[in-house]
Amino acid sequence: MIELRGLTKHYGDTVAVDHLTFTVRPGIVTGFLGPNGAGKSTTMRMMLGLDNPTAGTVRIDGKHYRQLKNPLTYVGALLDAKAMHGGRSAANHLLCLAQSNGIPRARVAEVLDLVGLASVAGKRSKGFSLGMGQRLGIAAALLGNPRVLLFDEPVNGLDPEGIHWIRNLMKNLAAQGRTVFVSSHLMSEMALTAEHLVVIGRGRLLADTSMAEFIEQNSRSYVRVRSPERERLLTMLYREGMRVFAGEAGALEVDGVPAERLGELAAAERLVLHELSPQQASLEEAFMQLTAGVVEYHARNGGGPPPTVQGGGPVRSAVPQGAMSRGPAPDGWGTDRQWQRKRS
Ligand SMILES: Nc1ncnc2c1ncn2[C@@H]1O[C@H](COP(=O)(O)OP(=O)(O)OP(=O)(O)O)[C@@H](O)[C@H]1O
Repeated sequence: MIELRGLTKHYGDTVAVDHLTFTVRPGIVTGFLGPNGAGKSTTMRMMLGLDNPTAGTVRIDGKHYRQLKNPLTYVGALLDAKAMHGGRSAANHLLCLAQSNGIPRARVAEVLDLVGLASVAGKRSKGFSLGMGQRLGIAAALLGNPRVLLFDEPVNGLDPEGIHWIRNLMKNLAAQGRTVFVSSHLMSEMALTAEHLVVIGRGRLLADTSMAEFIEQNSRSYVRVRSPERERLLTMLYREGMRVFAGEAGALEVDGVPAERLGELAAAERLVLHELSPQQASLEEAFMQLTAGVVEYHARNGGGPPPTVQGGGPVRSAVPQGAMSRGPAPDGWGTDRQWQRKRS
């Protein structure tokens, strides 16, 4: 278990981490999300005693990292895969770590085999590809068979097979009762791996919740409905007082009504439907929605006009009364103001 209480880090005038309080529990993979510069790496460095907090505490199984004897047997971490002595062979690199932490040398061959690097054990790591370096970093994290594992961007540089492998590895480690805390910018990957999420923005805690709740609370669910008789469908939806948005390819998106009710209404009107499908936003949409106001670094759109809804675009005129376009798709980390207004 990892416990943070009021954890704070200032670099001069920059507040990198701002009174973070949360607990990372064993038995599940906890994802750590935040826009660039949110303070994720700084938080992880403080967990490992590599940076001193300005205020607050972080404890690993009740102890400060520096109080741990043979720390690699308590905590394994992959922070910066390139931060290793490139002149040493993979096996030697691990052997040095094992010797300084009282870990039997036989464990070196075991972890090299586990990460798929047994055949290059004698090769110098400076010749390694990014993906191989990442695997070696993971081998080092696993070396001491630790109860707590921290991974900062573990899938960086890995090929699809490697990504699949690390996803299963993290889930298996958690299933064995270990504490697994992982940061990633790959939302689709995080959605497949993590059960619980901690989200920060500008150093502050924005969410500490299960994946399912996070998506439900920070995104919109709706029903997509398509009919060859779109105008009749719209008239019916408006008559029923429903909130309707223009979707892709002539579809309509209806908020706050179950698909069953829409189907029954359409049947009563003898209205043909070509689609009636409940939709739930992705983790990426939920993340962008939550962090829209705390993004440190905004990308420009290349000076062009803002993007429109995929395949759709504003069709307000074709959608009378209660219906409206969802407007531009989120820009960079999300500026879908219309959506925000609608939700508030
Ligand atoms: N050694 C340092 N000296 C000064 N400022 C720093 C230092 N390390 C981090 N910062 C600043 O602290 C803030 C948080 O940075 P950090 O690297 O922890 O964010 P992050 O969430 O890991 O970002 P990314 O997703 O881009 O890796 C940023 O504003 C960064 O510029």
